Amino acid sequence: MPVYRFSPRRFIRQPVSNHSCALYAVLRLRFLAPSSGLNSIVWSRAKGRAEGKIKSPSEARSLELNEQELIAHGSPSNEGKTYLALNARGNWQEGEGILNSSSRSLPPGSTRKAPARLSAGHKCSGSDHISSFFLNSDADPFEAIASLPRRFGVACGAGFSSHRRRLVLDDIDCPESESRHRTAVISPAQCAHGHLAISRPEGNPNDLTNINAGDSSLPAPTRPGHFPNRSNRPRVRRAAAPHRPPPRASPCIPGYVPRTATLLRSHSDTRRCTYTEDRYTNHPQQCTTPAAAHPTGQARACIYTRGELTAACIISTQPQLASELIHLWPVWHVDQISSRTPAVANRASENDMASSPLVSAVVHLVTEYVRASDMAIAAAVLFVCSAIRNRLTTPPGAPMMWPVVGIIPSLFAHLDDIYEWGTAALARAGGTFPYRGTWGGGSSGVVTSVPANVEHVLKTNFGNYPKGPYYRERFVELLGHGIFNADGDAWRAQRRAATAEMHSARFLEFSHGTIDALVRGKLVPLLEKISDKGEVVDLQDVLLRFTFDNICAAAFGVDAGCLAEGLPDVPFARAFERATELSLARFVTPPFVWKAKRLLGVGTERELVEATRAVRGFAKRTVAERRAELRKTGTLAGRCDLLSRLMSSSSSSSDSGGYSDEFLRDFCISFILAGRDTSSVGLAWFFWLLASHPDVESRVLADVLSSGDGGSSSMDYLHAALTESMRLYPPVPADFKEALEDDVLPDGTFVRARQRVIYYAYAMGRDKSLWGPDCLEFRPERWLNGKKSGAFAGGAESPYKYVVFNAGPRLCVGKRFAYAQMKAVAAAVLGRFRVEVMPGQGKVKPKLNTTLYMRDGLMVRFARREQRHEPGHADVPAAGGRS
Ligand code: HEM
Repeated sequence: MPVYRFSPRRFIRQPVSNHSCALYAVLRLRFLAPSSGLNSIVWSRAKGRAEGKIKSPSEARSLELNEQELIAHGSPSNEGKTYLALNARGNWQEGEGILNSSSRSLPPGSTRKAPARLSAGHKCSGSDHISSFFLNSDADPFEAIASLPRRFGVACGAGFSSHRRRLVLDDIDCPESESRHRTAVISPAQCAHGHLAISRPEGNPNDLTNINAGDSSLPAPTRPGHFPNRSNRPRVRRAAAPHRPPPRASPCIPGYVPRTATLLRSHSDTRRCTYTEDRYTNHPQQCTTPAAAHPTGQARACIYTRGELTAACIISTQPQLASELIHLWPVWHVDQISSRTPAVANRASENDMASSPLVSAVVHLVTEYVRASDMAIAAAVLFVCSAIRNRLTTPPGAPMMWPVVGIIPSLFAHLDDIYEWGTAALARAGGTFPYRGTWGGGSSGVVTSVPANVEHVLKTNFGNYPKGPYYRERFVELLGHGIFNADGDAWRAQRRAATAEMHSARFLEFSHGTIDALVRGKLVPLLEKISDKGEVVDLQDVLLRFTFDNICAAAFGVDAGCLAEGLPDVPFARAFERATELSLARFVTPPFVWKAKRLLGVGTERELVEATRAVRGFAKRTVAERRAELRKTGTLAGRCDLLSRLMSSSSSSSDSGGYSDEFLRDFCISFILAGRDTSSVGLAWFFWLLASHPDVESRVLADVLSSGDGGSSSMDYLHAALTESMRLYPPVPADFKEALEDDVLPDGTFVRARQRVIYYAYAMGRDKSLWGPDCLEFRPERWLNGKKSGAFAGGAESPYKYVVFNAGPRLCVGKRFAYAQMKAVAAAVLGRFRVEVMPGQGKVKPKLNTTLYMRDGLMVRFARREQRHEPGHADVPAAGGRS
């Protein structure tokens, strides 16, 4: 028995693999194959004629036939080739459309209108079984099966795609001839114009040679219309089912390998059919649900459902039996059988569930509309359109915005040098370019390095550019509603409190004290030990520990203990770092991913919850303890840290209820986040630059040594060197604000509401137009006022050109504090040690982060200076009054 596998997509895939070029394959399939490679007869309903080319190895002929001729025509070159058609009454009529030497005349009553349906019949070598047929869009496959002539013993292998209007039966495994046959295609273009084509692929001329409807060995139908036609046959309706006897189930017939193409019918009203591939093999358990069997047991009918489709097939080794079964069990019973057969009924109900509009739309889309070639074409078109649009709408030199993934591929391609790449792209694009993240990622906006734009965002139109919900929702677990994460009144209240406290003489004195104590009491002794042992350490790590301890002391008045003997692992510091990292990871993760993870409490989101719990737990305990101390002693006068200052100021304020514990917690955590790594990272780059600029180092050293009054000297050159170092390596390399409403930037760039404006401090510091042709040089002198014998003149620079500390109303509150820290550490270290950057580290590279960490740290050795330079008197110089 012939075995069929019906898989149109294989027809597509094959050339793809052959040519390994999807686009080429698509073009070839779509445009070349039908015209150059197929034999076809096309019936035009409009013209009432059939036209076509018959190609055979020996001859190529064009034919123009009317129906009569089409049916009666004999072509020696096509001898033995048979095409079958359904007649106008809907019956399959043997001898219709025959193109063979026998030139059969029209059967009686065959003067008809154009055939409503055509079919192509093929048979395997040596067999007289018609193995496949095709239907046009009007054909109801179930009716068609029922109307098959008796001698078409096996009625399997039909398919129809309503969308493409193309029928393909591919790869018939024929056990009798042990060959594979490729069969016909009805090309979409022809069908779309109301034509039906019967065709076959070129290259397999032998496929059809044995088809011969006029084969005398086949029993001829007794009379036309021998099989039930539309008028005398029951319609395919559920209502008709009760007249029919219930089908008898039978086990699968052993020996069958029903890898059949099957007829399918949609449950929906559109009489849409599609194909499926029956994967059921010889295994009885996997057999399709038996729906009916011939009394002899030698033929059976099966139905099964898949998705919204019901499939039916009739299988028999003996055509006669199969044909009889067709009449015993008309296919219109399928619906009824489905409801009576439990297995099928269950599947049907599953299908009902699955056939929600969305699911069925997806199923429909995938099965009917999506092909590899379509995808290839779509991708190619999308790409080309996107490239054109990109070129038309973005400044020349701006990075490519890819379809779907936006700027992401470009970012990935430049992960290693992302800051340099961004700088170059901005320079090429004239200072501003638009960007877009992945679809569904919600990130889009513009990147700019134009000071006028920055000023507009940070000051002129400040009200339109808050931190925004995009930022807030990513940091809310860690920061709550702290100053760093707040907008509007909440931000204003904290800003007022922070400015008042941090700029108070008392806090300044306290902070200098804590810095000095930390430098002299912990940092210097630690470095001395390291130096004595000749150890190599990661300077960036040491500095991070320093600033973490320092900011904890300033904000909470507690010693975090990071610089303690042996550089221990401090859980609070570790948790803080982890919580920051994981919150930042949300910026580069599609929201639906991290939100789903958060909902389920899995992966990084679970880690984030644990880390923030540790951080917030620490803050909560500290605030509670301080509150208890205040209650107990009635005053916190002895303490000058921010927490104590805020707590006592609010408790003494009569008109306000004071700051809540939550406010205080959020406030302090924000401060730690803001100040824990920025200064240390700035210092690390500074030391690295000094190592390669000995002239600057000696001038800094001279400045430190000359500051000999223990505090009044401002150490202008050191101040300028630090400023210059942060110009080239800004600790916060880029920052952004989110537009509330549509806006136009001063350079004419349009910003849509909810888009972000990223201002790129890293690129701005390296912009020739802002800093001159030597912008890449480390030259602290550019910050000094020559006329005033080297005094720091940085204040003359526009803060919107040097946005290292932000600018406008949200200028960094800790700027003075940061300079104080940095200058104290730089002076103390440089006064005592030569910092030798270890060779072999390669190029020190920045890490992709919101803070410009060195990716692999900075490995150094400390060598004591031969003549120890103690700056000033006994004190480490205090930071001068520059800001
Ligand atoms: C070299 C060191 C530092 C640099 C480069 C720096 C830079 C910045 C930048 C760029 C911002 C704006 C952030 C934004 O709005 O998104 C900022 C804000 C802030 N910084 Fe700093 N910072 C440094 C050190 C510090 C220190 C040590 C502290 C704390 C003592 C601190 C406290 C703050 C606070 C509280 C804000 C929020 C201000 C607001 O939103 O109103 N910063 N800083």
